[in-house]
Amino acid sequence: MLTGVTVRALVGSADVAVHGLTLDSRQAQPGTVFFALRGVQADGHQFIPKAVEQGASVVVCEELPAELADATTYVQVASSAEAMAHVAAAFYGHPSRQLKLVGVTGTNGKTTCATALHNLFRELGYHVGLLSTVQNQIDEQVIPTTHTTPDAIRLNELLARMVQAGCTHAFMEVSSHAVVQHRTTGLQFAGGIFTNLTHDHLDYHGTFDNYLKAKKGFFDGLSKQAFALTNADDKRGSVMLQNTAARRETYSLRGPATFRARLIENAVHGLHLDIDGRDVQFRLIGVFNAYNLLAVYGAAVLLGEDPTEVLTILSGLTPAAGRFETIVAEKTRITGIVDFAHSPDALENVLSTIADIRQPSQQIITVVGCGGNRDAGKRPIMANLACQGSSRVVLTSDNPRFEDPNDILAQMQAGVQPADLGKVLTIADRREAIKTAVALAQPGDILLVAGKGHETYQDVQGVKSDFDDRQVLREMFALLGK
Ligand SMILES: CC(=O)N[C@H]1[C@@H](OP(=O)(O)OP(=O)(O)OC[C@H]2O[C@@H](n3ccc(=O)[nH]c3=O)[C@H](O)[C@@H]2O)O[C@H](CO)[C@@H](O)[C@@H]1O[C@H](C)C(=O)N[C@@H](C)C(=O)N[C@H](CCC(=O)O)C(=O)O
Ligand SMILES: Nc1ncnc2c1ncn2[C@@H]1O[C@H](COP(=O)(O)OP(=O)(O)OP(=O)(O)O)[C@@H](O)[C@H]1O
Ligand SMILES: N[C@H](CCC[C@H](N)C(=O)O)C(=O)O
Ligand SMILES: [Mg+2]
Repeated sequence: MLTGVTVRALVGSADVAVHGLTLDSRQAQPGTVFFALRGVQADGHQFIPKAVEQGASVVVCEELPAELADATTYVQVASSAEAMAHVAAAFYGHPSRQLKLVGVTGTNGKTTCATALHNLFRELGYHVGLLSTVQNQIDEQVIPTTHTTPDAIRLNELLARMVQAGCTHAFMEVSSHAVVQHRTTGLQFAGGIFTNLTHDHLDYHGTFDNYLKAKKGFFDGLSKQAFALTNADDKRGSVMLQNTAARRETYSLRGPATFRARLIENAVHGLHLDIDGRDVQFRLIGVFNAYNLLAVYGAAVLLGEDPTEVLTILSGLTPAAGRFETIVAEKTRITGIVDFAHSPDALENVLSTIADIRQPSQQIITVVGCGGNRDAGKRPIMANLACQGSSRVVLTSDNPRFEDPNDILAQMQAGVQPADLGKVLTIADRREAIKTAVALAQPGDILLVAGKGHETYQDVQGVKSDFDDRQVLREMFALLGK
């Protein structure tokens, strides 16, 4: 199980029967391996005594504790997180080697692409796994998720379940946190896709350059048997593949690339594109989705699928939950749009898409907030973008987590230009904010509720209460007789 791991010291027997792995001392028990990880909040090394007390058979750590228990095996490694990924892959029988596993990375579009690939390959007749922000899936079986990319133990366990269920393919999101924390280390990928890189997660990575390096780290780790498919139109598209051993492939809407598309029309009923000389109508809306569709098409072709068959299926695909999901009020025909835009680029794209498809008589009203304990730099920018793209804006809470919602809102308000102050309302209670926006909307208007998309909860002080933008929007349309 330690193959691929740089072992610095081994104390105790190497011949231990192990039937479980954990990164949480509270889950440790006889027969388990406990990995002491250095985290953001705490250092897992401080929980080694607790794990041993609970009976952990093996402890994997970067520093040996001062007191060693006789019955426990200690493995000192250079990086506990990296070791955990290798051990997890081995423990679950290297499931990634038995799948065609494709990872999608980038600031925006990961869920959209991974979900579309899952649905496409299901329709092509395969058994398929999915690991995404919205949910994990084995064919149509839904397995709830807590992360965009699970930790290495859970990840390999899920991949093993996919293999057991007969899956031939799996599509997953690879977040920048996942790369830095070695959640995907030791996996064998058949391919990687890069969508785009814009402002997000600088709270965690510190600088944009570190964020870029994290994403690039995924491509640096691909093998030469894999493909690396990048967005040639993104400023960072080529740097992503600079040091990869994988086969380099590109997609573009603007210039030469392995996979090329030309935008014919971006309309309210969907996109009309020319892809590699084929004229295709899609149900997804917005130029950003032209990129997502092209990436998905390219990956499918690189996996050996027939281009015409792929495009036929893609043309019928609907968006992932909470991505440009529309809810139309019965009487007034107000169009509610619930979208997971929680970064400046996503918000700008969604608003410019709405601007492209709206009639001149339709006003755009936007409800938006920013998450707590996340990149604060996004807050003023997102508030300003909301103002630039809308006639009225209601600033509200997203998931405040452990921050004071009013502090977050004050930081958002700082981004509102004096000329726009008149169009902005600030209502911390998200339900009230949506209600107010619905009340403000005139028949036929467009009401964007951004930031939470598919989420069915609101996280306040670590407590997740039921909250679903789509449901609240429907409720308010009914309540206000819209
Ligand atoms: C910032 C971040 O990535 N945090 C992740 C990290 O937690 P942490 O570093 O805070 O852990 P910690 O609390 O300091 O504890 C350190 C270690 O001690 C252990 N511990 C702790 C207490 C105890 O009693 N015993 C014990 O053993 C913990 O299990 C942990 O291994 O490791 C944990 C275990 O894997 C993750 O659950 C946790 O995700 C938190 C919940 C999170 O919110 N992560 C977000 C930011 C995230 O990962 N997001 C990306 C997507 C971002 C995107 O949109 O692109 C994702 O992939 O989901
Ligand atoms: N290719 C794209 N370029 C820019 N914006 C996009 C793109 N695709 C989707 N978006 C916008 O970003 C939002 C999030 O999309 P999606 O959930 O697919 O991204 P993600 O990368 O999975 O996000 P997360 O990092 O939270 O997992 C969408 O609701 C939409 O507003
Ligand atoms: N995966 C992203 C999702 C953010 C969604 C937004 N609603 C928020 O809570 O900030 C994150 O964890 O940063
Ligand atoms: Mg996602």
